[in-house]
Amino acid sequence: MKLKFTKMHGAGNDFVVIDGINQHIDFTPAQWQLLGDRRFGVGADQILLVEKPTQPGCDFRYRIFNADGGEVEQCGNGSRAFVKFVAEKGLTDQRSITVETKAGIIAPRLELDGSITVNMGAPVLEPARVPFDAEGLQGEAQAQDTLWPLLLELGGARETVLISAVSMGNPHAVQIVDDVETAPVELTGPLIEHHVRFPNRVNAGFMQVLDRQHVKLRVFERGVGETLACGTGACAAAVAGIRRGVLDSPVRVDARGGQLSISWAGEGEPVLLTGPAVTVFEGEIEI
Ligand SMILES: N[C@@H](CCC[C@H](N)C(=O)O)C(=O)O
Repeated sequence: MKLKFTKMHGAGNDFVVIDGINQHIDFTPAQWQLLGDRRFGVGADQILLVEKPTQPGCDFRYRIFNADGGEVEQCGNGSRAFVKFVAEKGLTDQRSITVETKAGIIAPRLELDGSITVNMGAPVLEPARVPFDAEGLQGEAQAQDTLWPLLLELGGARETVLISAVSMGNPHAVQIVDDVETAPVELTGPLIEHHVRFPNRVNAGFMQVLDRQHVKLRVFERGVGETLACGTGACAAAVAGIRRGVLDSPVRVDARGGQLSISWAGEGEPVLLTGPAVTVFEGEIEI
């Protein structure tokens, strides 16, 4: 079939966005992978599929596929691209929409100045629901039992890093580092992603605290590798830093591809993610 798509990005985290309402889409993991492939396909960190909702009260269903072809629960930067896409394609005339995802309902809003804020819902901090296997580990009291020692095996060497386990619908392991530029993201990112204590794998965040409302962040994403920005990763990092007592809301997050802003009022409250979404080009591919 000839597939129509739109290439978009949010702070450099890039997407192939597909209208699955006016096109019949039933792809295999290999086809999702091909769309994400930067040499043989279009190229993207994630492929986002817009569908009709299955739940009452929702405007759309939002499905997310990582570049490795796997379907995942949530994507923060993608949700901003999503609301811009449905507006630009005339699929809705509402600026605030309610969107069904694998991880629950989110509410993105397209502001008149073009910025987008998304209510990402409340973070999940109970280890079993991240999911993170904390069995037999001693948590640190300062983060109310969500700061954990994670043992990494690097060849013959062993190293323990302290991580916060946070779910924003998708799982994140956030650690604080002295300098994100020299942090071993490429080396330890894959070890954390596939760590046995994360049964669904995990996104690995490396955060440098600049001041109480400003951090730098790099994320080695599950199913992709390092991306230029990760929206849910930024939410998880801000939540982890606030719970550890080193950050205050709102937090400005500098990623390699741009800036995001995160607000969180604390336990049980939703996380608000603000940032850009940009349309790059429209295309068609035989698939
Ligand atoms: N880039 C995303 C996260 C996409 C999904 C992630 N790789 C996962 O597997 O959970 C974001 O902006 O949140």
